[in-house]
Amino acid sequence: MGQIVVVGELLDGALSDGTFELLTRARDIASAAGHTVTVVTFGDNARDAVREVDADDAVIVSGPAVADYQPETYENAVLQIVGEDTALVMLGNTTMGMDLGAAVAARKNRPMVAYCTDLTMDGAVLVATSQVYGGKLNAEVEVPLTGAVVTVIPGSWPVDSSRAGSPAIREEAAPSPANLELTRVIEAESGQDVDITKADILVSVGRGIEDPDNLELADALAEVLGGVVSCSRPVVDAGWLPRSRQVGKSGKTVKPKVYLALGISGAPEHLQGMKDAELIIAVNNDERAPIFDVAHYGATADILDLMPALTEKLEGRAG
Ligand SMILES: Cc1cc2nc3c(=O)[nH]c(=O)nc-3n(C[C@H](O)[C@H](O)[C@H](O)COP(=O)(O)OP(=O)(O)OC[C@H]3O[C@@H](n4cnc5c(N)ncnc54)[C@H](O)[C@@H]3O)c2cc1C
Repeated sequence: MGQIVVVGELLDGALSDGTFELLTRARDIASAAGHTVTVVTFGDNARDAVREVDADDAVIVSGPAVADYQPETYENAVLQIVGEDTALVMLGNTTMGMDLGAAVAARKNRPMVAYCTDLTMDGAVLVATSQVYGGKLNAEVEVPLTGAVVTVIPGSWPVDSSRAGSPAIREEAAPSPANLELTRVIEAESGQDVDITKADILVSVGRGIEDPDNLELADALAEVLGGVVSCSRPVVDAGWLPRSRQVGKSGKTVKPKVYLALGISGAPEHLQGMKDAELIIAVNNDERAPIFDVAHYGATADILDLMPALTEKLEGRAG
């Protein structure tokens, strides 16, 4: 019997949804392959977060050295836990997970599969579906259960909050800080903003919004629809909306009931984050925009005209 190690991430003191996704799939693989599940988390306040997760063991790496993510310190901590009996190491395909996963795989001389969107057991073989070429192709690869590392894109599976357990918790002191001097800490984005992954209706705006002042048109439409405003990356890069609203490869993966893509061209990096929405409605003034290839309904129109007209119409209906 071996162990599957899940590296958990905390967000405002709670495990991230992505960690719960990993734990659910880790348990499925562990049951099929006869392994146990160990979750590893960092920070002094992690005990409450792991108390009832569906894992056999929970290791909390504590101490000031792990208060903020530091590649070498975290890497050494995970390497203390990953042993010869480790069948699989699972991390989120997040900023931290991609960095840490690659380092652990290299140090242990084990294979790594990144950008996974699925992991299934085919008999005794674990098969990973991994996005390549920016999400244009899916590759299916067999993952040896002899210590391979996988990183999974958050949002790939539903979060099953019904699963609970009572893991044996042990604390480990963080290994001595790496011989590096911390010169700058980038503060984690506040979790106070709305969570776009939980919204049923997303009014998503792209560069076609043209000016930050026009965002109020999207806000008004979202309000009357009972939805939330999200966006493509250029809108975030311009500083018009926070990164927490970004959909796509370097943003969030969303699967709302309705995704309204307004003035978004449909670049592969954007599609990666929203192509599995239940209903995609695209509006663009360019009839050849690639977003129309994935949209269930589309209209060629100027969004700056359409948004206020639609809001007015819907307000009239609501009244
Ligand atoms: C490593 C990497 C990661 C990336 N990650 C992401 C990511 O997570 N999310 C993401 O979105 N992008 C991401 N990108 C960027 C991506 O490649 C595209 O550049 C981006 O998605 C384009 O955003 P857009 O569609 O808003 O802008 P554009 O491609 O400029 O499209 C704007 C669209 O608006 C239309 N338009 C303009 N004015 C109007 C109007 N008045 N009415 C109607 N339509 C109008 C235009 O016809 C056009 O189709 C990433 C890129 C890289 C290299």
